[in-house]
Amino acid sequence: MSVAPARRVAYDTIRAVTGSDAYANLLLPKSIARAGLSGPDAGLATELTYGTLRRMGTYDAIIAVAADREPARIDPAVLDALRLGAHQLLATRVAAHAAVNETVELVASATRGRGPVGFANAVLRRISQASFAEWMVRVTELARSDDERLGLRSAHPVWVLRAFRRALAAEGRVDELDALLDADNVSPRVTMVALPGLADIPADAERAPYSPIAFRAPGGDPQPITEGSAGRLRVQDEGSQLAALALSRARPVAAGERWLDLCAGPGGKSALLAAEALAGGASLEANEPVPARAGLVRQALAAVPLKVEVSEEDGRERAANAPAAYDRILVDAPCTGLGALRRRPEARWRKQASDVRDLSALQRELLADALSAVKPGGIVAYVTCSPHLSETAAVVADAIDAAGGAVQELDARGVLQAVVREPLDLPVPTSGAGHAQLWPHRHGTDAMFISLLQRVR
Ligand SMILES: C[S@@+](CC[C@H](N)C(=O)[O-])C[C@H]1O[C@@H](n2cnc3c(N)ncnc32)[C@H](O)[C@@H]1O
Repeated sequence: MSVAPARRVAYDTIRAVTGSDAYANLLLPKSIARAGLSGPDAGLATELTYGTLRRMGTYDAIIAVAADREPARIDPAVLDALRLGAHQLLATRVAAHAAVNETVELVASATRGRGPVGFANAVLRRISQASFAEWMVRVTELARSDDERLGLRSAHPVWVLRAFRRALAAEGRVDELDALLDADNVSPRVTMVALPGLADIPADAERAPYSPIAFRAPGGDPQPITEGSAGRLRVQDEGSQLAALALSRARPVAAGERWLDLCAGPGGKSALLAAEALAGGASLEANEPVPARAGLVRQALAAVPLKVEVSEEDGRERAANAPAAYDRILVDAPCTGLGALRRRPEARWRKQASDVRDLSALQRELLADALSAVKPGGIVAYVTCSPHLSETAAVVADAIDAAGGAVQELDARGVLQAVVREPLDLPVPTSGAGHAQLWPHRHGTDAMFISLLQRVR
Protein backbone atom coordinates (compact mmCIF):
# COMPACT_ATOMS: atom_id res chain seq x y z
CA MET A 1 0.00 0.00 0.00
CA SER A 2 1.39 3.44 -0.85
CA VAL A 3 1.22 6.40 1.51
CA ALA A 4 -0.90 9.40 0.45
CA PRO A 5 1.41 12.41 -0.20
CA ALA A 6 -0.42 14.54 2.40
CA ARG A 7 0.32 11.93 5.11
CA ARG A 8 3.94 11.63 4.00
CA VAL A 9 4.37 15.43 4.21
CA ALA A 10 2.73 15.48 7.66
CA TYR A 11 4.91 12.62 8.93
CA ASP A 12 8.16 14.11 7.58
CA THR A 13 7.30 17.50 9.10
CA ILE A 14 6.48 15.97 12.49
CA ARG A 15 9.78 14.01 12.37
CA ALA A 16 11.71 17.22 11.63
CA VAL A 17 9.93 19.03 14.48
CA THR A 18 10.49 16.36 17.14
CA GLY A 19 13.89 15.16 15.87
CA SER A 20 15.60 18.30 14.55
CA ASP A 21 13.85 21.15 16.40
CA ALA A 22 12.25 22.44 13.15
CA TYR A 23 9.30 24.85 13.38
CA ALA A 24 6.15 23.44 11.79
CA ASN A 25 4.79 26.84 10.75
CA LEU A 26 7.98 27.57 8.78
CA LEU A 27 8.71 24.09 7.39
CA LEU A 28 5.25 22.88 6.43
CA PRO A 29 4.46 25.45 3.70
CA LYS A 30 7.78 24.64 2.01
CA SER A 31 7.18 20.86 2.25
CA ILE A 32 3.66 21.27 0.85
CA ALA A 33 5.01 23.29 -2.10
CA ARG A 34 7.86 20.80 -2.73
CA ALA A 35 5.39 17.89 -2.78
CA GLY A 36 3.16 19.82 -5.20
CA LEU A 37 0.14 19.62 -2.86
CA SER A 38 -2.72 22.06 -3.28
CA GLY A 39 -6.38 22.45 -2.33
CA PRO A 40 -7.75 19.66 -0.14
CA ASP A 41 -4.43 17.74 -0.05
CA ALA A 42 -2.58 20.79 1.28
CA GLY A 43 -5.42 21.29 3.79
CA LEU A 44 -5.18 17.64 4.91
CA ALA A 45 -1.38 17.83 5.35
CA THR A 46 -1.81 20.98 7.46
CA GLU A 47 -4.61 19.53 9.59
CA LEU A 48 -2.70 16.29 10.22
CA THR A 49 0.54 18.09 11.12
CA TYR A 50 -0.96 20.80 13.32
CA GLY A 51 -3.53 18.51 14.94
CA THR A 52 -0.95 15.86 15.81
CA LEU A 53 1.62 18.32 17.17
CA ARG A 54 -0.91 20.28 19.22
CA ARG A 55 -2.29 17.22 20.97
CA MET A 56 1.02 15.36 21.20
CA GLY A 57 1.05 15.14 25.01
CA THR A 58 -2.48 13.72 25.07
CA TYR A 59 -1.72 11.21 22.30
CA ASP A 60 1.43 10.12 24.17
CA ALA A 61 -0.68 9.32 27.23
CA ILE A 62 -3.01 7.21 25.06
CA ILE A 63 -0.10 5.50 23.29
CA ALA A 64 1.51 4.68 26.67
CA VAL A 65 -1.63 2.78 27.71
CA ALA A 66 -2.22 1.13 24.32
CA ALA A 67 1.45 0.07 24.00
CA ASP A 68 1.91 -0.63 27.70
CA ARG A 69 5.19 1.21 27.29
CA GLU A 70 6.39 4.72 28.13
CA PRO A 71 6.76 6.86 24.96
CA ALA A 72 10.40 7.54 25.92
CA ARG A 73 11.04 3.81 25.36
CA ILE A 74 9.57 3.80 21.82
CA ASP A 75 11.80 4.41 18.76
CA PRO A 76 11.18 8.13 17.92
CA ALA A 77 10.40 7.33 14.24
CA VAL A 78 7.75 4.82 15.36
CA LEU A 79 6.41 7.11 18.08
CA ASP A 80 5.84 9.96 15.62
CA ALA A 81 3.97 7.60 13.29
CA LEU A 82 1.83 6.40 16.21
CA ARG A 83 1.03 10.02 17.16
CA LEU A 84 -0.04 10.74 13.59
CA GLY A 85 -2.05 7.52 13.47
CA ALA A 86 -3.72 8.25 16.83
CA HIS A 87 -4.72 11.71 15.62
CA GLN A 88 -6.31 10.31 12.47
CA LEU A 89 -8.13 7.56 14.36
CA LEU A 90 -9.39 9.72 17.23
CA ALA A 91 -9.85 13.24 15.88
CA THR A 92 -10.48 13.08 12.13
CA ARG A 93 -12.93 11.45 9.73
CA VAL A 94 -10.12 9.51 8.01
CA ALA A 95 -11.27 5.88 7.57
CA ALA A 96 -9.74 3.66 10.28
CA HIS A 97 -8.28 1.13 7.82
CA ALA A 98 -6.49 3.90 5.88
CA ALA A 99 -5.19 5.46 9.11
CA VAL A 100 -3.83 2.13 10.37
CA ASN A 101 -2.47 0.73 7.10
CA GLU A 102 -0.78 3.91 5.91
CA THR A 103 0.73 4.60 9.34
CA VAL A 104 2.14 1.07 9.42
CA GLU A 105 3.54 1.73 5.94
CA LEU A 106 5.26 4.89 7.24
CA VAL A 107 6.81 2.80 10.03
CA ALA A 108 8.00 0.19 7.48
CA SER A 109 9.68 2.91 5.40
CA ALA A 110 11.37 4.49 8.43
CA THR A 111 12.61 1.37 10.25
CA ARG A 112 14.21 -2.02 9.55
CA GLY A 113 12.82 -5.50 10.20
CA ARG A 114 9.31 -6.71 11.04
CA GLY A 115 9.43 -5.82 14.78
CA PRO A 116 8.49 -2.15 14.60
CA VAL A 117 5.83 -2.82 11.95
CA GLY A 118 4.14 -5.48 14.04
CA PHE A 119 4.36 -3.31 17.15
CA ALA A 120 2.85 -0.27 15.40
CA ASN A 121 0.09 -2.37 13.87
CA ALA A 122 -0.88 -3.83 17.26
CA VAL A 123 -0.83 -0.45 19.05
CA LEU A 124 -2.92 1.26 16.36
CA ARG A 125 -5.50 -1.52 16.34
CA ARG A 126 -5.80 -1.19 20.10
CA ILE A 127 -6.22 2.60 19.80
CA SER A 128 -8.87 2.14 17.10
CA GLN A 129 -11.02 0.03 19.42
CA ALA A 130 -12.18 3.04 21.48
CA SER A 131 -13.30 6.60 20.72
CA PHE A 132 -11.42 9.72 21.82
CA ALA A 133 -13.96 10.23 24.63
CA GLU A 134 -13.46 6.65 25.85
CA TRP A 135 -9.68 7.03 25.75
CA MET A 136 -9.95 10.28 27.70
CA VAL A 137 -11.84 8.46 30.47
CA ARG A 138 -9.09 5.84 30.62
CA VAL A 139 -6.10 8.21 30.64
CA THR A 140 -7.63 10.83 32.93
CA GLU A 141 -8.37 8.07 35.51
CA LEU A 142 -4.61 7.58 35.71
CA ALA A 143 -3.92 11.31 36.24
CA ARG A 144 -2.61 12.36 39.64
CA SER A 145 -4.37 15.73 39.92
CA ASP A 146 -7.22 17.82 38.50
CA ASP A 147 -4.66 19.93 36.64
CA GLU A 148 -3.16 16.83 35.01
CA ARG A 149 -6.67 15.86 33.91
CA LEU A 150 -7.27 19.34 32.53
CA GLY A 151 -3.89 19.18 30.80
CA LEU A 152 -4.81 15.89 29.12
CA ARG A 153 -8.24 17.13 28.05
CA SER A 154 -6.98 20.46 26.71
CA ALA A 155 -3.59 19.25 25.45
CA HIS A 156 -1.56 21.71 27.53
CA PRO A 157 1.38 20.95 29.85
CA VAL A 158 0.38 21.46 33.48
CA TRP A 159 2.95 24.23 34.06
CA VAL A 160 1.53 26.18 31.11
CA LEU A 161 -2.11 25.98 32.16
CA ARG A 162 -1.15 26.96 35.71
CA ALA A 163 0.71 30.00 34.38
CA PHE A 164 -2.37 30.94 32.32
CA ARG A 165 -4.62 30.52 35.37
CA ARG A 166 -2.39 32.83 37.44
CA ALA A 167 -2.36 35.46 34.67
CA LEU A 168 -6.16 35.35 34.30
CA ALA A 169 -6.57 35.45 38.10
CA ALA A 170 -4.43 38.60 38.16
CA GLU A 171 -7.24 40.32 36.27
CA GLY A 172 -10.09 38.56 38.10
CA ARG A 173 -11.00 36.37 35.11
CA VAL A 174 -9.92 32.90 36.21
CA ASP A 175 -13.27 31.57 34.92
CA GLU A 176 -11.99 32.16 31.37
CA LEU A 177 -9.31 29.44 31.57
CA ASP A 178 -11.28 26.77 29.65
CA ALA A 179 -12.08 29.26 26.87
CA LEU A 180 -8.41 30.19 26.60
CA LEU A 181 -7.26 26.56 26.43
CA ASP A 182 -9.88 25.85 23.75
CA ALA A 183 -8.80 28.91 21.73
CA ASP A 184 -5.21 27.65 21.70
CA ASN A 185 -6.34 24.57 19.79
CA VAL A 186 -7.91 26.45 16.88
CA SER A 187 -5.83 27.98 14.08
CA PRO A 188 -6.29 31.75 14.01
CA ARG A 189 -7.73 33.60 11.03
CA VAL A 190 -5.05 35.22 8.89
CA THR A 191 -4.92 38.90 9.83
CA MET A 192 -3.07 41.51 7.79
CA VAL A 193 -1.95 45.10 8.18
CA ALA A 194 -2.03 48.01 5.74
CA LEU A 195 0.99 50.14 6.65
CA PRO A 196 -0.48 53.54 7.58
CA GLY A 197 0.12 56.30 5.05
CA LEU A 198 1.57 53.81 2.55
CA ALA A 199 -1.28 51.41 1.70
CA ASP A 200 -5.05 51.24 2.04
CA ILE A 201 -7.12 48.33 3.31
CA PRO A 202 -8.54 46.66 0.15
CA ALA A 203 -12.10 47.92 -0.35
CA ASP A 204 -13.64 44.43 -0.34
CA ALA A 205 -11.68 43.12 2.66
CA GLU A 206 -13.32 42.33 6.00
CA ARG A 207 -11.99 44.65 8.72
CA ALA A 208 -10.68 43.20 11.98
CA PRO A 209 -12.44 44.59 15.05
CA TYR A 210 -9.75 46.50 16.91
CA SER A 211 -6.70 47.71 15.01
CA PRO A 212 -7.65 50.57 12.65
CA ILE A 213 -5.18 49.23 10.05
CA ALA A 214 -6.06 45.50 10.25
CA PHE A 215 -8.08 43.34 7.88
CA ARG A 216 -8.63 39.65 7.19
CA ALA A 217 -6.95 37.90 4.29
CA PRO A 218 -9.78 37.18 1.82
CA GLY A 219 -10.34 33.41 1.67
CA GLY A 220 -7.62 33.02 4.31
CA ASP A 221 -4.90 33.27 1.65
CA PRO A 222 -2.67 36.34 2.03
CA GLN A 223 -0.55 35.72 -1.06
CA PRO A 224 -2.65 37.45 -3.73
CA ILE A 225 -2.80 40.51 -1.46
CA THR A 226 0.86 40.62 -0.42
CA GLU A 227 2.07 40.13 -4.00
CA GLY A 228 2.46 43.44 -5.73
CA SER A 229 2.03 45.43 -2.50
CA ALA A 230 5.81 46.00 -2.08
CA GLY A 231 5.51 44.74 1.49
CA ARG A 232 2.99 47.40 2.48
CA LEU A 233 0.13 44.91 2.91
CA ARG A 234 1.53 42.19 5.15
CA VAL A 235 0.48 39.42 7.52
CA GLN A 236 0.51 40.62 11.14
CA ASP A 237 -1.48 39.58 14.17
CA GLU A 238 -3.81 42.30 15.40
CA GLY A 239 -2.19 42.14 18.86
CA SER A 240 1.23 42.89 17.34
CA GLN A 241 -0.24 45.85 15.48
CA LEU A 242 -1.77 47.19 18.69
CA ALA A 243 1.53 46.77 20.57
CA ALA A 244 3.39 48.91 18.01
CA LEU A 245 0.57 51.49 17.83
CA ALA A 246 0.49 51.74 21.65
CA LEU A 247 4.02 53.15 21.47
CA SER A 248 3.70 55.29 18.35
CA ARG A 249 0.31 56.75 19.40
CA ALA A 250 0.92 57.01 23.18
CA ARG A 251 1.09 60.77 22.56
CA PRO A 252 1.40 62.99 19.47
CA VAL A 253 4.73 62.62 17.63
CA ALA A 254 7.00 65.70 17.62
CA ALA A 255 9.04 66.15 14.45
CA GLY A 256 12.64 65.05 14.97
CA GLU A 257 11.90 62.42 17.65
CA ARG A 258 14.37 59.47 17.75
CA TRP A 259 12.90 55.99 18.05
CA LEU A 260 14.58 52.59 18.58
CA ASP A 261 13.22 49.06 18.08
CA LEU A 262 15.60 47.12 20.34
CA CYS A 263 14.64 43.45 19.65
CA ALA A 264 13.43 43.82 16.10
CA GLY A 265 13.64 40.45 14.31
CA PRO A 266 11.92 39.48 12.06
CA GLY A 267 10.74 43.08 11.66
CA GLY A 268 6.94 43.12 11.59
CA LYS A 269 6.67 45.82 14.24
CA SER A 270 9.71 47.68 12.81
CA ALA A 271 7.89 48.12 9.49
CA LEU A 272 4.82 49.48 11.25
CA LEU A 273 6.89 51.79 13.49
CA ALA A 274 8.81 53.01 10.42
CA ALA A 275 5.54 53.94 8.70
CA GLU A 276 4.38 55.75 11.84
CA ALA A 277 7.75 57.51 12.23
CA LEU A 278 7.65 58.61 8.59
CA ALA A 279 4.15 60.06 9.01
CA GLY A 280 5.12 61.94 12.18
CA GLY A 281 8.55 63.20 11.12
CA ALA A 282 10.45 60.95 13.56
CA SER A 283 13.48 58.75 12.83
CA LEU A 284 13.80 55.04 13.61
CA GLU A 285 16.73 52.72 14.32
CA ALA A 286 16.38 48.97 14.70
CA ASN A 287 18.50 46.32 16.40
CA GLU A 288 18.50 42.53 16.16
CA PRO A 289 21.46 40.41 17.33
CA VAL A 290 20.76 37.31 15.22
CA PRO A 291 22.18 38.12 11.77
CA ALA A 292 19.63 36.09 9.76
CA ARG A 293 16.81 37.79 11.62
CA ALA A 294 18.45 41.21 11.14
CA GLY A 295 18.32 40.41 7.40
CA LEU A 296 14.56 39.84 7.71
CA VAL A 297 14.23 43.20 9.50
CA ARG A 298 15.96 44.93 6.56
CA GLN A 299 13.63 43.13 4.14
CA ALA A 300 10.57 44.22 6.13
CA LEU A 301 11.82 47.81 6.31
CA ALA A 302 12.29 47.97 2.55
CA ALA A 303 8.52 48.57 2.37
CA VAL A 304 8.90 52.02 3.97
CA PRO A 305 10.69 54.97 2.29
CA LEU A 306 12.54 55.90 5.47
CA LYS A 307 16.25 55.26 6.04
CA VAL A 308 16.50 52.95 9.06
CA GLU A 309 19.89 51.69 10.35
CA VAL A 310 19.73 48.07 11.54
CA SER A 311 22.44 47.13 14.08
CA GLU A 312 23.23 43.57 15.12
CA GLU A 313 24.18 43.94 18.78
CA ASP A 314 23.05 42.47 22.05
CA GLY A 315 20.20 44.82 22.95
CA ARG A 316 21.62 45.32 26.45
CA GLU A 317 24.86 46.77 25.09
CA ARG A 318 23.11 48.64 22.30
CA ALA A 319 20.90 50.45 24.84
CA ALA A 320 23.52 50.87 27.59
CA ASN A 321 25.83 52.61 25.08
CA ALA A 322 23.20 55.22 24.22
CA PRO A 323 22.27 56.96 27.50
CA ALA A 324 19.22 59.28 27.28
CA ALA A 325 19.35 59.18 23.46
CA TYR A 326 15.82 58.21 22.38
CA ASP A 327 12.27 59.51 22.70
CA ARG A 328 10.60 56.11 22.28
CA ILE A 329 11.95 52.56 22.50
CA LEU A 330 10.16 49.30 21.77
CA VAL A 331 11.39 46.33 23.83
CA ASP A 332 9.53 43.43 22.18
CA ALA A 333 11.42 41.04 24.38
CA PRO A 334 12.50 37.48 23.61
CA CYS A 335 9.99 35.35 25.57
CA THR A 336 8.46 31.88 25.87
CA GLY A 337 5.87 32.72 23.20
CA LEU A 338 3.13 31.12 25.32
CA GLY A 339 0.74 33.72 23.93
CA ALA A 340 1.09 32.43 20.38
CA LEU A 341 0.37 28.73 20.87
CA ARG A 342 -2.41 28.85 18.25
CA ARG A 343 0.05 29.40 15.44
CA ARG A 344 3.02 27.35 16.78
CA PRO A 345 1.56 23.91 17.40
CA GLU A 346 4.64 22.26 18.92
CA ALA A 347 5.72 25.21 21.10
CA ARG A 348 3.78 24.16 24.19
CA TRP A 349 5.63 20.82 24.38
CA ARG A 350 9.04 22.26 23.52
CA LYS A 351 9.17 25.03 26.13
CA GLN A 352 10.01 24.14 29.71
CA ALA A 353 9.12 25.90 32.97
CA SER A 354 12.88 26.34 33.45
CA ASP A 355 13.06 28.52 30.29
CA VAL A 356 11.07 31.21 32.10
CA ARG A 357 13.81 31.92 34.66
CA ASP A 358 16.54 32.58 32.07
CA LEU A 359 14.23 34.59 29.83
CA SER A 360 12.91 36.77 32.63
CA ALA A 361 16.50 37.58 33.71
CA LEU A 362 17.27 38.71 30.14
CA GLN A 363 13.96 40.62 29.93
CA ARG A 364 14.79 42.53 33.16
CA GLU A 365 18.20 43.53 31.81
CA LEU A 366 16.86 44.60 28.41
CA LEU A 367 14.15 46.71 30.03
CA ALA A 368 16.52 48.34 32.54
CA ASP A 369 18.98 49.24 29.76
CA ALA A 370 16.18 50.53 27.53
CA LEU A 371 14.97 52.77 30.36
CA SER A 372 18.48 54.23 30.61
CA ALA A 373 18.47 54.88 26.84
CA VAL A 374 15.32 57.05 26.78
CA LYS A 375 15.48 60.78 27.45
CA PRO A 376 13.69 62.13 30.54
CA GLY A 377 10.05 62.21 29.41
CA GLY A 378 10.71 59.42 26.89
CA ILE A 379 8.62 56.24 26.69
CA VAL A 380 9.59 52.55 26.61
CA ALA A 381 6.98 50.02 25.48
CA TYR A 382 7.70 46.66 27.12
CA VAL A 383 5.94 43.94 25.11
CA THR A 384 5.87 40.14 25.20
CA CYS A 385 3.83 37.56 23.31
CA SER A 386 3.53 35.67 26.57
CA PRO A 387 1.06 36.28 29.40
CA HIS A 388 3.29 34.47 31.96
CA LEU A 389 3.40 36.83 34.99
CA SER A 390 7.12 36.20 35.49
CA GLU A 391 7.74 37.60 32.00
CA THR A 392 5.21 40.40 32.20
CA ALA A 393 3.90 42.20 35.30
CA ALA A 394 6.79 40.99 37.52
CA VAL A 395 9.43 42.31 35.09
CA VAL A 396 7.72 45.69 34.89
CA ALA A 397 7.16 45.96 38.67
CA ASP A 398 10.84 45.20 39.31
CA ALA A 399 11.95 47.78 36.73
CA ILE A 400 9.80 50.45 38.38
CA ASP A 401 11.12 49.53 41.84
CA ALA A 402 14.72 49.50 40.65
CA ALA A 403 14.33 52.95 39.08
CA GLY A 404 13.56 54.44 42.51
CA GLY A 405 10.97 56.96 41.34
CA ALA A 406 12.61 57.77 37.99
CA VAL A 407 10.10 55.67 36.01
CA GLN A 408 6.30 55.66 36.02
CA GLU A 409 3.87 53.35 34.26
CA LEU A 410 1.44 55.03 31.87
CA ASP A 411 -2.15 53.93 31.22
CA ALA A 412 -1.60 51.48 28.34
CA ARG A 413 -5.26 50.41 28.41
CA GLY A 414 -6.36 54.02 27.96
CA VAL A 415 -3.91 54.50 25.08
CA LEU A 416 -5.21 51.36 23.37
CA GLN A 417 -8.87 52.28 23.87
CA ALA A 418 -8.16 55.56 22.08
CA VAL A 419 -6.54 53.69 19.15
CA VAL A 420 -9.05 50.89 18.55
CA ARG A 421 -12.17 50.82 16.37
CA GLU A 422 -14.27 48.92 18.94
CA PRO A 423 -13.70 49.03 22.73
CA LEU A 424 -11.46 46.27 24.05
CA ASP A 425 -12.54 44.28 27.10
CA LEU A 426 -9.47 45.08 29.26
CA PRO A 427 -10.11 44.57 32.97
CA VAL A 428 -8.05 46.52 35.50
CA PRO A 429 -5.52 44.11 37.05
CA THR A 430 -6.02 43.39 40.75
CA SER A 431 -2.61 45.07 41.31
CA GLY A 432 -3.96 48.29 39.77
CA ALA A 433 -1.06 48.35 37.29
CA GLY A 434 -1.39 50.25 34.01
CA HIS A 435 -0.55 47.48 31.54
CA ALA A 436 -2.82 45.84 28.97
CA GLN A 437 -3.07 42.08 28.43
CA LEU A 438 -4.66 40.82 25.21
CA TRP A 439 -5.97 37.24 24.90
CA PRO A 440 -6.79 34.81 22.06
CA HIS A 441 -10.14 33.77 23.55
CA ARG A 442 -11.28 37.30 24.39
CA HIS A 443 -9.84 39.42 21.60
CA GLY A 444 -8.93 36.90 18.88
CA THR A 445 -5.30 38.12 19.09
CA ASP A 446 -2.13 36.54 20.39
CA ALA A 447 -1.78 37.01 24.16
CA MET A 448 0.30 40.19 23.91
CA PHE A 449 1.31 42.02 27.07
CA ILE A 450 1.87 45.77 26.68
CA SER A 451 3.25 48.13 29.31
CA LEU A 452 4.19 51.77 28.64
CA LEU A 453 6.88 53.15 30.92
CA GLN A 454 7.88 56.80 31.05
CA ARG A 455 11.18 58.04 32.40
CA VAL A 456 10.31 61.03 34.54
CA ARG A 457 13.88 62.22 35.25
C1 LIG B 1 9.59 38.60 20.15
S1 LIG B 1 10.88 38.70 18.99
C2 LIG B 1 10.64 40.28 18.29
C3 LIG B 1 9.57 40.30 17.22
C4 LIG B 1 9.60 41.58 16.39
N1 LIG B 1 9.50 42.77 17.20
C5 LIG B 1 8.53 41.62 15.31
O1 LIG B 1 7.46 42.21 15.55
O2 LIG B 1 8.74 41.06 14.24
C6 LIG B 1 12.27 38.93 20.00
C7 LIG B 1 13.58 39.15 19.24
O3 LIG B 1 14.59 39.44 20.21
C8 LIG B 1 15.80 38.93 19.73
N2 LIG B 1 16.76 38.84 20.85
C9 LIG B 1 17.16 37.75 21.53
N3 LIG B 1 18.08 38.09 22.45
C10 LIG B 1 18.26 39.44 22.35
C11 LIG B 1 19.09 40.38 23.00
N4 LIG B 1 19.93 40.01 23.98
N5 LIG B 1 19.02 41.66 22.61
C12 LIG B 1 18.17 42.06 21.65
N6 LIG B 1 17.35 41.21 20.99
C13 LIG B 1 17.41 39.92 21.34
C14 LIG B 1 15.41 37.60 19.13
O4 LIG B 1 16.40 37.15 18.22
C15 LIG B 1 14.08 37.93 18.47
O5 LIG B 1 14.26 38.24 17.12
